[in-house]
Amino acid sequence: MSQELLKVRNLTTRFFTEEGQVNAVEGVDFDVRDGEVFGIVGESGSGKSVTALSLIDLVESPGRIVEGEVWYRDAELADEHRDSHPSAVDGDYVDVRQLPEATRRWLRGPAFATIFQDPMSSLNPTIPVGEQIAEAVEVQRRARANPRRTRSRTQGYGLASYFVDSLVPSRDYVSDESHERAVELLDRVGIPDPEQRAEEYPHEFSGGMLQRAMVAQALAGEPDVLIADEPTTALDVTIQAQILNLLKDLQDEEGMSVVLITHNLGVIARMCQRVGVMYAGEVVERGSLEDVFENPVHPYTEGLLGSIPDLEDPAPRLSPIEGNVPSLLDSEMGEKCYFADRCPKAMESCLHRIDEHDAPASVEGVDHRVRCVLADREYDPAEALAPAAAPEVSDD
Ligand SMILES: Nc1ncnc2c1ncn2[C@@H]1O[C@H](COP(=O)(O)OP(=O)(O)OP(=O)(O)O)[C@@H](O)[C@H]1O
Ligand code: NI
Repeated sequence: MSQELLKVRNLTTRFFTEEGQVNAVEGVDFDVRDGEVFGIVGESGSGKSVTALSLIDLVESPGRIVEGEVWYRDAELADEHRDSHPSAVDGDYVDVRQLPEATRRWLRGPAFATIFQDPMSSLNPTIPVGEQIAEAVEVQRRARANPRRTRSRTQGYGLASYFVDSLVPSRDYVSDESHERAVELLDRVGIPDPEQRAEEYPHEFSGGMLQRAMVAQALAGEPDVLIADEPTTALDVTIQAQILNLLKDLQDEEGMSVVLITHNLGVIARMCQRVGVMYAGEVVERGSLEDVFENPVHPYTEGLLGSIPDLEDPAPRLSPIEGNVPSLLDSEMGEKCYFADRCPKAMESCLHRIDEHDAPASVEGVDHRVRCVLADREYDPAEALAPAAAPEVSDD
């Protein structure tokens, strides 16, 4: 079995808004293994994007990661920080959150890269596409040439973060080598006539081609983990399939791990080896695709999949579950299972906070974890809270 590349533990991110504290990501645990696609699925507002931003430390004010660890396997980085930051190192793993700011920034690119739904959030409309990718290559080159060891111990902010942070007039500093690499990357992501296309501006690209360009830009740093947040949602079905195939190929060939966020169950079924289901800021069920999709334990997962989960269906959508996604305002969340109000199997034991459990022995796969009392006990209609869901109780 492949090893964990990322181990996310108790990740907790909140927004401190005028309306109050929003518990967007609450005590989230999951692992991402070498060379796998890990899917995060859930309804709108369940905390998927904030989880992704938290992984790469890009949560913006009024949001803040208040707790948790993001363990990333990098033996070299672990050795570098073992003495200076002992609590941030565990074997070959470093807790990215405890590393110095400059190192964390440095990791964006060679360790973590992101692609989003909207390529224009990553590409500047006023600069030719090839040049932007070349710029990303150049930044990574310079960062690599300038060992982070010295940087992180001496200045706090090194040359690399200087280049990442400043809007350097790119023409002046992108080398021919980086430009060549950019053309190679455009070719790699399936853009025809890459040499020519490199000179064009984003508006001259179609939606699918732009998405490919964004993937090329993300690949510039040869990342270990690609975080893709709804990368194909805005595209039509054919283009969507092409981009997903591209991601799958890249993941196979480059051995990259991918964290894929989507609310399309078809995309999850097609792409992922393992999956985490999010609800109201929590991961309510996680495990292999088969465990979670074929033997779901959490009624929310069951609800999402509908009564007959069919992995062969090309585009199964989330089936609507009655009721609304709960408010994530701390003052309104209460101390019970967040799904209890909508849950057809809610019982009295659901009226307090539920920890993550192993799935029951009857359905247990490897590392199949569930945040539901049903992991530990059978559903008992006599204890049902939701009258509509309770079958008739006999008199005796
Ligand atoms: N800048 C912000 N300020 C306040 N609350 C925020 C902010 N960004 C996100 N949130 C809240 O965090 C929660 C989780 O949002 P998130 O964007 O992670 O959901 P999501 O699962 O990605 O949804 P979608 O499928 O619609 O993208 C939501 O309740 C949202 O309102
Ligand atoms: Ni989102």
